[in-house]
Amino acid sequence: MQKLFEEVGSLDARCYEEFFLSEDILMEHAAQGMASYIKNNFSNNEKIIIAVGSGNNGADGIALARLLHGDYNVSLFFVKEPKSHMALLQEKRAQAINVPIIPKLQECNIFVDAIVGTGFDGEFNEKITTVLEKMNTLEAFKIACDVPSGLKKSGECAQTTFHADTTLTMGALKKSLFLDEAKDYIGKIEVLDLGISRKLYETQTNWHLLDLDDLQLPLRAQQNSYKGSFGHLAVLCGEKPGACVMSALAGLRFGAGLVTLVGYENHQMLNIPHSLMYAHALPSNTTAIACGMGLGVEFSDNELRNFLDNDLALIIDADLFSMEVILELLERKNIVLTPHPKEFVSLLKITELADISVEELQKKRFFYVELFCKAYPNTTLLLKGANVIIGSDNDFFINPHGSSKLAKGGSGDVLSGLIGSLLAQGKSPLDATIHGSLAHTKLAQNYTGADFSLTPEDLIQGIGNL
Ligand SMILES: NC(=O)C1=CN([C@@H]2O[C@H](COP(=O)(O)OP(=O)(O)OC[C@H]3O[C@@H](n4cnc5c(N)ncnc54)[C@H](O)[C@@H]3O)[C@@H](O)[C@H]2O)[C@@H](O)CC1
Ligand SMILES: [K+]
Repeated sequence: MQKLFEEVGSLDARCYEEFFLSEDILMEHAAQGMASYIKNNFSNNEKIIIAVGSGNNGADGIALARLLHGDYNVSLFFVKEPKSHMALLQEKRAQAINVPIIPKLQECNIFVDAIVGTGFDGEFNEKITTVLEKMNTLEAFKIACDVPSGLKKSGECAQTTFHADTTLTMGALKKSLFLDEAKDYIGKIEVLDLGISRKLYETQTNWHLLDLDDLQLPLRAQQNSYKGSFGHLAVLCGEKPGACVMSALAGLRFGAGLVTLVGYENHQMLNIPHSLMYAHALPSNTTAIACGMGLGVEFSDNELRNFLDNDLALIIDADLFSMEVILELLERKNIVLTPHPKEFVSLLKITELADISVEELQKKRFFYVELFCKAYPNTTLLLKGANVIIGSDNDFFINPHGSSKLAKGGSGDVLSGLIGSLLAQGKSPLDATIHGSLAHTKLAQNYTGADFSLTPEDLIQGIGNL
């Protein structure tokens, strides 16, 4: 798990004031970190071009050129003339050792984007946009200095944004790198130290980035056990039973001792897999309920109230987000909500927290997750997306390990089953959500077929090899 920060300006300021480090020292380490990355990964006959802008991001780039010059064939390309105090100083140092400057872009093996970093806002003018478009077509290995140029503090991206293969980011991870919109631009991310260890540079934060290594599987340490030892998941089965069957099968595979579909249908008609049970009422030993997937209009609000009139752990998805009964369910403890953006917009509206479009939500995902969790601190929220956000009370986590492989009907039903299974096995709502989500993304990563071909059945099948 790694810490995430809204901004790092205050962390830099702490280095100056509390650790007596200067801006020059911090920048030298930033540049040195980038130089080490290049030296560790590329041989010294590679041709390197560093495109620089007028602020301190550009200054980082000029310092990098100075560090590589002599060992590598490196040139600077000034997209804007140096303006900040540090950029002017770095320019003087680079000039003193005759670092080559090129007047326009050329092909190269390694390209470093140091046009703008955390100081960027608004949009680029036409001239810079044209340069960026050309940069994006280069065949070189592309490195972004700190953040890809065009990525804003909010995580939104300029119309033309640099497409990095790797982003070498300074000091600590910024939240903005993990807004869904940024996912196609950042490439792989590495954090560079700025003159003190990252642990000392970082301060307290309530936002964290999940690593796949954080995944805890529901392994069975206790041998003296029976099926009831591992909980009983009840999946409410509505109009589209396929969704519930996938959820239930995922729950069974992920360790729940018993899984029952609960609904009004004659189960003979449903042709459900033999490993699942079917009942018209909640089994008395139910330990968790999954509800909402494929629900359709099968149950009235009142009928749902009957099923949910208990204090069992509950995971809610899909159709339930637009039903009135949701307002009562939000008062429960032990509840997990897993909406996709459209469903979350509907939830925000029903709860009268906000009336926004999906586009607005996507631009401010962090903000709206915080808003919801503040209003409903007893719930655990998982907002689906390219980068999943999980929030509970004042703790927030981003799972960036998902991929477009998961963009398929039924993926979400499997996720509900995984989380429901962990709830049934006694995990807390937050732990069940974190580990269910990590398992879900790891299943997609483990899948070796073509990225367009992953099905919910493949996910379920992969659970045994997690
Ligand atoms: N402050 C520090 O201690 C450190 C800063 N570092 C670097 O400094 C960067 C931040 O530097 P700055 O605050 O100078 O900001 P940037 O260099 O990221 O951006 C500011 C520059 O971008 C230009 N700019 C802003 N919006 C623009 C737009 N729409 N179109 C064209 N140009 C635009 C401004 O005119 C200004 O010259 C970080 O991203 C990082 O790379 C690192 O060296 C680490 C240490
Ligand atoms: K940059």
